[in-house]
Amino acid sequence: MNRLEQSFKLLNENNAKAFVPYMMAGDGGLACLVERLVLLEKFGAAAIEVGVPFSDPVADGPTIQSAGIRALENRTTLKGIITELAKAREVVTIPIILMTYLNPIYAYGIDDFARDIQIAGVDGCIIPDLPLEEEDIIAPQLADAQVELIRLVTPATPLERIKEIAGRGKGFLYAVTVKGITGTRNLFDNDLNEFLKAVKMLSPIPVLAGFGISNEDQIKELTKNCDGVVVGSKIVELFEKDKLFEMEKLMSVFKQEAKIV
Ligand SMILES: O=P(O)(O)OC[C@@H](O)[C@@H](O)c1c[nH]c2ccccc12
Repeated sequence: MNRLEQSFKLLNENNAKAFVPYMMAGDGGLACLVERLVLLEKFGAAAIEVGVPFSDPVADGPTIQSAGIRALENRTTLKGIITELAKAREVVTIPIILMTYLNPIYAYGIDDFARDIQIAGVDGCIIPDLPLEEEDIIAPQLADAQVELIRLVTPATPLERIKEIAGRGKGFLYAVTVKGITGTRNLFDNDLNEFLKAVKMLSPIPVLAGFGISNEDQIKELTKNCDGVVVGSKIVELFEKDKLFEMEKLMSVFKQEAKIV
């Protein structure tokens, strides 16, 4: 069993939900990446999604776009990130998921990428611009490297396709909550709960909701119908403003529930 499967098994046994923060590698300098990962684990992350900065982040809203620009200005490279993640593996025990668009992988070399992230102890990979029909260019290499390809579905994905996508993965299924880009939102569509219920029913693997989530109320509401959340833009913003106390509080949303019981 790999690290991702183990983590979800443990959460399940404890009837707990997953809080998965996203952070942009190289924002604040690559030198603080390991330190930030350690902090996120300490704050209760079930896993961490690490973003690779890219010049054309088509799925990202302003907060993550800006973080990506800052990281690129800091001369962050995919190679540099993988080197830091290998160091992180010595001190971080939770799963690490790398989120990158396909182009940086392609430039790096697909075989080299799969091998190097395996050696660095990366557990999963999110490639948002890789459609199901094209995944054969990298899925076999990732499978050989025992890195889970984390696939996404959105409210625009037909049910049949959700079933097909969910059936392929082993780590978790990423249910995108909006028809749009990343970034905090105050309101979600009324039929979001129905969408999450449907995804949950169709998916043999855990389902995490992500996009637009930034506060406790949203997290509690959404996790009634799924196994956890991914929070990106809010975490990126709190790191940038150095509001670590607020971050710890947000990330303890599930712990507080445990205390009441
Ligand atoms: O920032 P948000 O709205 O909280 O959304 C999560 C998100 O940041 C993270 O999972 C992510 C960042 N960039 C992405 C691109 C595609 C899919 C997912 C992502």
